[in-house]
Amino acid sequence: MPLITVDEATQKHFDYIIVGGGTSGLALATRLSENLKTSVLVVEAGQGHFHDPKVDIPSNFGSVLNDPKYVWDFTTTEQPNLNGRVLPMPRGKGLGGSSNINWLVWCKPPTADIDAIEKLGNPGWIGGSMVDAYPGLTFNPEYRVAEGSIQISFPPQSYTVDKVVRDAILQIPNVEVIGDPTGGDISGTWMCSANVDPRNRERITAASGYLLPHMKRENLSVLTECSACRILLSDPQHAGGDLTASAVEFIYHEQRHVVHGSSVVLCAGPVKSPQILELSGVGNPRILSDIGVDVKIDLPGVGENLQEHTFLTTTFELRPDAPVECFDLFVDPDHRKLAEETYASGAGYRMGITSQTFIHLSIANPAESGDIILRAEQEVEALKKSGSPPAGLCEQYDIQLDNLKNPSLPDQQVMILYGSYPVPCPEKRLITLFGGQHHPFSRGSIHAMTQDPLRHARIDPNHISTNIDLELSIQDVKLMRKIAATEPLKSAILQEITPGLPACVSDKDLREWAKAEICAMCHTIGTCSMLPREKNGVVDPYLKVYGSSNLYIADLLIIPLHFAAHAQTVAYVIGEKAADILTSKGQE
Ligand SMILES: Cc1cc2nc3c(=O)[nH]c(=O)nc-3n(C[C@H](O)[C@H](O)[C@H](O)COP(=O)(O)OP(=O)(O)OC[C@H]3O[C@@H](n4cnc5c(N)ncnc54)[C@H](O)[C@@H]3O)c2cc1C
Repeated sequence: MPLITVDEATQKHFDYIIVGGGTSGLALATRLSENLKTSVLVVEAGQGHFHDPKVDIPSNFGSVLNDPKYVWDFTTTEQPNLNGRVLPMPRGKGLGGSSNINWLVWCKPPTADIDAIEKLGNPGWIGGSMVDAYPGLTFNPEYRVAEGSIQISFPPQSYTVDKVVRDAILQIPNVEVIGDPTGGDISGTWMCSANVDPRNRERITAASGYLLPHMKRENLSVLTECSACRILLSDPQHAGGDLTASAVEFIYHEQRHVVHGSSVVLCAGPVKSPQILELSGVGNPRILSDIGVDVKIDLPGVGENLQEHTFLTTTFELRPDAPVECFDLFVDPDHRKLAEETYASGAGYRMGITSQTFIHLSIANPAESGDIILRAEQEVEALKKSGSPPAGLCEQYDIQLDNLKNPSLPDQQVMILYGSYPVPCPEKRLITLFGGQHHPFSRGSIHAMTQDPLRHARIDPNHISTNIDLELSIQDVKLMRKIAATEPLKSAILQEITPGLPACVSDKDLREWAKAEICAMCHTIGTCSMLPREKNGVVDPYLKVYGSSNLYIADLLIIPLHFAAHAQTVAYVIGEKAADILTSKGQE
């Protein structure tokens, strides 16, 4: 049983201390501890959540989002370009992290997006093979069951309305059905695969997929309810070269403790990881000085380059005779009972999001795409001339502009939710279309505000701080409206509820509505980017923090440029790849 006490942990010395037992952290811990001579400690702030129906039953997704037992209650700063709104930023807390609370959508990013990571100075992060290199993360039509991996399956039933929406989408020229969205090509419309175990229809998380099958490994230790505060680094005055991480300080039941290790890997997610680095003296000297922390490693990229997927929703009321089984019915006790009985019988129950469409702007809106791309180029050119973009950002923008012109790389996503969002409305028959943006030009930041590790950092995603991001967002609304106005969906719809016709028609109306409605998808990346140091990088392609000899970062926040896919697959791949990197390093 890897769960150990604080007293046991503080008396030992570990080969690796992994801070954060979430999606990447548990994949990494499990892989590293395959070598029984390697001792691994995971330090996780939350609880275990083993065999918890709130996590395991897929259709419970969304139900714990306000429960601090499962979720960090992060919020953003007031967002000036979204009418000063403060947005919630939930993240999973406890073993499994965000894999416990996510919406179970499983897909693989397009190859071009992953290639862009390599182009930015990261040899070895090769696109096409990135996910395929890890068979435990690849969909297998025969549902091969491999110990210690994530099982992926398609939902047991699709919704009747799925076909209606899909048939409408397929009327758009050049949109095709994709049979296997895990194959690396997600440009088209597809039935959504999910991290649901086909044997028992339970959600597979980083905890149940990676950790639980290895609970007897004696070299794998896990501390829960221990919140890491900082990493203890050698003194720069005496180090002479790269600094050495020797220990992690954490809080358990209001007391501070220290655990020692030969290497430390940060996997505490995009919000907490930069905060822990700053409290350890790693970051921008100006920011560290503001909070009274001595500089150990001068790394201005810490907490910067934040990128996030944003989305807008449009809701439509269906005709009384239209086919729809909606989530809102879950508030009806009889429907809920029937759903639970169906689930308990082993027949499964609809797990959540079933249909997805990813398409390029030129397919969604051929009439306007050329002009929009031109305006994007002009905006980037003006930014370059202003001299204000931080080091390395223009290179990212150039890749983004190239990608915006690549019709095989999707920028827009439409996802269907059967019901009203975010508040249920069971008395009406509603469907909500989600329109998502995948390649934002806006960049934000996350920084510690005080030396108190338990006080949340200042989270400023700086959403929609470029005109092009607002423009692309309203293109999502136009696409969703186009789908709704196409047969056979058109005949099923009684009226548009949001944005609402005829009040919101012009681009000007849509921009104002978007500012009041845009939300974030919880796919934050970039806050400790894997980039060359002079381009605001924090880690090198071997995941090592610049200026350190044994401090690593291995979760989503190392990804320097956003990709068109939901994020969990990449988080798992980072954990797996980090294990490969650290293991081969050990063999050198
Ligand atoms: C509501 C929601 C819905 C989502 N839906 C989808 C989806 O449908 N499909 C998809 O692909 N992706 C989805 N995602 C995104 C995806 O789940 C995450 O991007 C991914 O799981 C993040 O993995 P991670 O390892 O970077 O972080 P996490 O899994 O969040 O792990 C970070 C871990 O670190 C721990 N931690 C934090 N601070 C400390 C500290 N100081 N000390 C110790 N431990 C600490 C946390 O408690 C957590 O366990 C969703 C995310 C959310 C939040």
